[in-house]
Amino acid sequence: MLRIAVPNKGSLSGPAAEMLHEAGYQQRRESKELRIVDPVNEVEFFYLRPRDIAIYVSSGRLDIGITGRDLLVDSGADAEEILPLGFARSTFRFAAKPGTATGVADLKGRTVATSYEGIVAGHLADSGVDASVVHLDGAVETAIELGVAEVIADVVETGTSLRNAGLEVFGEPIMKSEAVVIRRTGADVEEPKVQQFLRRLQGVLVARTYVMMDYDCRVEQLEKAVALTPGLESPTVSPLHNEGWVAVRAMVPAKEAQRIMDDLYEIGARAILTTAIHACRL
Ligand SMILES: Nc1ncnc2c1ncn2[C@@H]1O[C@H](COP(=O)(O)OP(=O)(O)OP(=O)(O)O)[C@@H](O)[C@H]1O
Ligand SMILES: O=P(O)(O)OC[C@H]1O[C@H](OP(=O)(O)OP(=O)(O)O)[C@H](O)[C@@H]1O
Ligand SMILES: [Mg+2]
Repeated sequence: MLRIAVPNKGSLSGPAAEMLHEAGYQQRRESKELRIVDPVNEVEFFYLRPRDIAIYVSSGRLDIGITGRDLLVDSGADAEEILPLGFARSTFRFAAKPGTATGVADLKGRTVATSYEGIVAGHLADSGVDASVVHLDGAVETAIELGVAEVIADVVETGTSLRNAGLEVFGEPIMKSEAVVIRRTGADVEEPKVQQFLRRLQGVLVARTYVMMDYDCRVEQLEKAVALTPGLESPTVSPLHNEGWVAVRAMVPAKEAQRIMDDLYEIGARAILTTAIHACRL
C-alpha cells in the first residue's frame, strides 16, 4: 500500500484534495479525519500539516507527499521534488516600507521577520549578508508596524496583504513556488506503484490544460489545418461520407482553443467543436 502525505489545512489542502479526487482517489469526508485508506487503489492518505510533510517523507515512513516547494526548501528535509502540480503558486519576497532597501545587500545588520526561516537564512548566507532573522508564525506584515523588524520575507500571491500593510517588495524574488509531489531523496521513483500515482496526477494536469477539438475540412486544406492542430502525437483524420472532406480530431491547449478555432474557420474548416477531457493517460 502506497502511503501518501496530504496537506490537512491552509492554501494547499483544498486544491490537493480536489486533484486527488479527480485522479480517482477516495478522499476524506470530514476535515477532522487524520488518515483514510482507499482499498481499491491500495493507497493510504495521511492528512498532515503542510510544514511537516517533507519531514515525514524524508524519514521514509511515508512514500510520497504533496506540499509547497517553498515549504520543502524551508524544512531542509532530505526530500526532493518529483512532479510540479501547478496550483498554490506564489513567490517568496522581501518587503518593507518604501525606501527601506533596494536589494538583499542593504540588509546587512538589519532584522528580517519571516515564517520561513530556513529559506531566508539560506538566501542571506548565499548572498554573503549578515542579518538577523526573527521567526514568526504568521501575519508577519504587522511585524514592521509593531517594530519587531524593519524587513519581512513572505509568500506573495496577489500582493493584497502587502498593500494593506503599506509595504512594498524589493530586490529579486527569492523563489517561485507551487504545490509539488515529493519523495525521499534517492528513493526509487521508478517503483510501479509510485509511477502509477504520478501518471494519474499527470493525467489530471493534462485534462486541465487541454481540450479535444473536432472539425471537418476539405482534403485540400488538410495540411494547413493539421499545422494548426498538430495534437500531442498526430491528429486522427477520418473520411467523411461527402467526398473530398475529412474529419479531424486533436488535443489542443485550452488557452489557445478560441484562437485556433478562428484560424481553422478562416481556412475553411467547419463544424469546429471543443470538448473537455475528463481524464487521460499519455
Ligand atoms: N496566498 C497564499 N498564502 C499563503 N500560502 C500560499 C498562498 N498562495 C500559495 N501559497 C502556498 O501555500 C503554502 C503554504 O501553506 P500553508 O498551509 O502554510 O498556507 P496558509 O494558507 O498560509 O495556511 P495557514 O496560514 O493556515 O497556515 C506555501 O507553499 C505557499 O507558497
Ligand atoms: O499576496 P496575498 O494574496 O495577499 O497572499 C499572501 C499572504 O497570504 C498569506 O497569509 P495567510 O492568509 O496565510 O495568513 P498567515 O500570515 O497568518 O499565514 C501569506 O503569509 C501572505 O501574508
Ligand atoms: Mg499562512
